[in-house]
This record gives sequence, C-alpha cells and structure tokens, in this order.
Amino acid sequence: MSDSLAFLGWSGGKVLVGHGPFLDVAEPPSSGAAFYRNEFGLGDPKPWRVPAEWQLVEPAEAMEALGSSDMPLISWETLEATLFAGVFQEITTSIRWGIFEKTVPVVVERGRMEGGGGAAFARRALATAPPLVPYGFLDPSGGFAGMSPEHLLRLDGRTLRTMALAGTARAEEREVLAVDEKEIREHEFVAQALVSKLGDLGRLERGAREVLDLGPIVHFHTPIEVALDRDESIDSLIRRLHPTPALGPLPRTHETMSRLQTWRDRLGAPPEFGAPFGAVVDGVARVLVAIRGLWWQGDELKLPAGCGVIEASRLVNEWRELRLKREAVKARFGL
Ligand SMILES: C=C(O[C@H]1C=CC=C(C(=O)O)[C@@H]1O)C(=O)O
Repeated sequence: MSDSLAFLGWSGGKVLVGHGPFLDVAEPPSSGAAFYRNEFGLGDPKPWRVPAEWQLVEPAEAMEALGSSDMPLISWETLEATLFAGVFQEITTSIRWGIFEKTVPVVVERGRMEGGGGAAFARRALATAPPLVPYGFLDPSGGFAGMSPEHLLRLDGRTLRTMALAGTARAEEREVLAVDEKEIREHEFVAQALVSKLGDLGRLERGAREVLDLGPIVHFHTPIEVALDRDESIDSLIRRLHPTPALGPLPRTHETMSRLQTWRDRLGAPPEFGAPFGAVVDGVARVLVAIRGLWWQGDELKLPAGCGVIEASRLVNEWRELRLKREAVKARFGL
C-alpha cells in the first residue's frame, strides 16, 4: 500500500475512495473502479488510475480514515491585478477580432502553508453537501481537493447527463442575476454549445435554466440529458464535451485552445484545474469539472478561479467575480 489516495462523491450519498499505488491505464476497466485524472489539455495518454484497493463508503468513514491532522496556517500573498488585467486586455482584443466569442482565464491566489494540509483539506472537502461534490487526489508530495458544483457528465448505460453551469452572482443578487442580460448570454453560450455537441448522439432533452444556490454564491444551471442511440465510450464523451465554454474557449479550435493554454500558464493555473476529474465503478461514470478546490505541492498552496469573458464583460466586474469564487472556496475550507 502507498500513501496516495483519491476520492470522489458518488451516488446515494456515498464517496468512492481509492488507495494507491495506482496503475495508470489508457482505458477504464469494464468492472471494478478506476479514477480519471487528466490535465486541462487532455494530454495524458493513460488518464485512468486503477487503485490497489477501493471502497464506496459514507463520507464520515472516509473522513475518519484520513486521521485528525490540524488545518495548516496559511499566509496568503496579495494578489496583484496587473497580470490579469494584461490577459483580460488581450482577450477583449481577440474577441473584437472575432477569434473568440468567449473564453475563461484563470487567476491563482497563492499561499504558504505551515504544518502540511493534504489530509485536513481532504477531510473538509468530504464534509460538503450536495449539490457540491467532493473530489481529490493526494500523495505525500502534493495534491488537490475541492467541492465542485459542476458535472461534466454522468453516464449510466445509455443515459448521459450533463449541465451548463455559468453565470454568477452573490446570493444577495439572486433576483438581479435572473434578469441580467450579460450573465444570461454567457450562460446560453455554454448551454447551446452543449446542445450542439450532443444533438447527434440521441434524443436530447434540455431542462429549464434555473438559479442554483451554493450558499454565498449562485449560478445559472441548465440540466441536459441524452438518451444515447448507441453505446459510447466514456473517453470519447469526455473529449467531445471538454472543455465546455464554462471553462474553455468558444469556438473550441486548436488555435483558441492554445491561446487559452498560454494565458493559463502565464497566470500559473495548475494543469488539472478545470479539467475532468472522475471515476467509473462497474461501468457507471461520474466526471466532474475540477473547480472550487485547493492545489498544493510541498508547502506551496494555490487557489485558482476562472471567469467567463465575453464581449460585454468588464475588468472590474470579472475581478470581483473571481474574488467571490475564491472567498466561497476559502469559506468552505474554513480558511
Ligand atoms: C470557472 C469557474 O466557474 C465556472 C462554473 C460556474 C460559473 C462560472 C462563471 O460564471 O464564469 C464558471 O463557468 C470557477 O469556479 O473557477
């Protein structure tokens, strides 16, 4: 047994826990469990990680197994707006030139930890309640843990479920979000892109756009379900969907992806931030979008957040939205 561990909120209130060492493979096993971990650009040829041991347990049991280490003390660095402002400017120029309709830069707040955090972060993530889903991957040198509100997909037999999640406001601004044209437009880019990416796979049902409450923060949410005409592999569905315009560029081309990757690298986004993270258990798959989390390596901590930028976006508002998302993550982790 090694000290590496992965977890993911599963159906029925359970959590899937996998213990390393993990065997990295190109395809998911047809029975048993494997985790899916990849980078944003999906460059890993063996993204499936088969654990040496796995269980589906109650979150409390998974938390207990992580021990009782204290939360680390964190000294956060002041986040300078200059770098983001430069990227924002380049994005708005690209939008005006017609290269993008929408893209999603990522800003990273950095901190230094005193007293190691992995297990304590994972325990906090596991304490979350739906609609947030806990996820994480830890080894002795580093890892990530978070509570994501966004499923990239859930696949059970020929039923595929996904969602558009984009458009953000503070809880107090819930009413105005519901009629905010810019936020609706931002959301509709995502919902309509999903409909057009999936429409040829079977009978698609798009649910109504509604406001999803996540405590201090609210989003527009549209559920989408497809009754698939034939069996589809999880990997091909992941590639078809990721990144949706909730995290990626619209249109999604080699060129727009590479521009986004350059901005992400410049701003220091962790490679797995916004990437699919999921698992398969006996052929049933759940794949999240890895957002609202913490990433660490040694004593260095990162808290990334992204924001959708469209033509109507303004720097000050996006900066405020990024802070809101980071504050929501800090509050959930008790930081
Ligand atoms: C990219 C993030 O959020 C996504 C999910 C919900 C709303 C979003 C938005 O309004 O921009 C983002 O698409 C993040 O939390 O870092």
